Amino acid sequence: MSGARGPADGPAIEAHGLGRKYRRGWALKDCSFRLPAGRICGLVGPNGAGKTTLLEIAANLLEPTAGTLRVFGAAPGSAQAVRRTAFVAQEKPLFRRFTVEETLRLGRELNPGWDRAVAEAVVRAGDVPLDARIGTLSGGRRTRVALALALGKRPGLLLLDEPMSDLDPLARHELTGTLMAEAAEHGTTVLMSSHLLSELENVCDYLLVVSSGGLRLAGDVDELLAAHTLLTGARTGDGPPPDLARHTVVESRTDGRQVTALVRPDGPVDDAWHTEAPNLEELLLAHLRSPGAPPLVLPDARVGDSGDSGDAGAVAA
Ligand SMILES: Nc1ncnc2c1ncn2[C@@H]1O[C@H](COP(=O)(O)OP(=O)(O)OP(=O)(O)O)[C@@H](O)[C@H]1O
Repeated sequence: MSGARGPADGPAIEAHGLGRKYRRGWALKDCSFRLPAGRICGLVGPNGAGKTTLLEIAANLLEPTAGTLRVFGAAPGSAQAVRRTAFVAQEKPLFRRFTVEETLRLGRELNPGWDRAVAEAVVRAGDVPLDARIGTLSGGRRTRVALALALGKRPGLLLLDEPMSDLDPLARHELTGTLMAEAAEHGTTVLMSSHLLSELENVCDYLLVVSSGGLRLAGDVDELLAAHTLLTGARTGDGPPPDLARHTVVESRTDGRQVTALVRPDGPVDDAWHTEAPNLEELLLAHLRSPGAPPLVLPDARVGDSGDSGDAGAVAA
């Protein structure tokens, strides 16, 4: 049976006040969000922001210190969630002495809903020899085998931790296409961390941005973009023009006499400004450069009342 679920089945992930603390502090803190089923979600944030921590909690590799996370309504460690979730970790922990063929056979034996055709197609597309031992493969080819194993499981939720970082551009393009086609065909929800901001634009329709363990942005990509405007104008005095203050300013930069700002407009923008819609990379870079900007969690990504930290409603501009 396929683990994929449709959007009508409720959220793929729901987190309430989720936190993970280490001796040196919180890796993830008070995270509340909902990832609707069937979305391809980019998980973005600087090094050490808490992305792997979040993915590992969802994959049942790590226990939260605070709060809860549910996968299709079930605890990550439950048989139901385990069957529906696949995780490709940064280190791709495959058995190095196994051949590719033996690895795929193991996938088949461990997963009742195994899709041999899709797993073999992913491996073949990269010209990976079936009789090669995993330990002799390049990092990129090991990634391909790990993705083949994950896709062969036909998961409802696919968790990917920087999956494409060691692939060459052609392989990245080809595997991204495969991933999206699989997700579209089977309604798979994908949550993938990535630092490749420009490539996320063509892949993701949903976004979670974390920084210093906290959630900064969450929601549908088009709605998040529509909530922001890029302003360019001439500096008139010592600071930016006064009417900027009525908007929520994510980032404001001055270069000579020119001011550029990314804002969440609160009402009409003064005609003195040149306005533009930001692209996804501009939106993300501004938020990464300004981790102190007010968070924005769109209604679709907010959790219900129970256990909610309560600030999601307050932060929506
Ligand atoms: N086992 C651990 N013991 C102590 N601290 C840890 C442990 N694992 C993670 N951390 C800390 O938790 C924070 C979040 O780490 P995490 O790996 O989740 O970040 P990340 O966003 O995935 O980073 P990157 O982009 O570099 O992969 C970091 O400050 C990290 O040092």
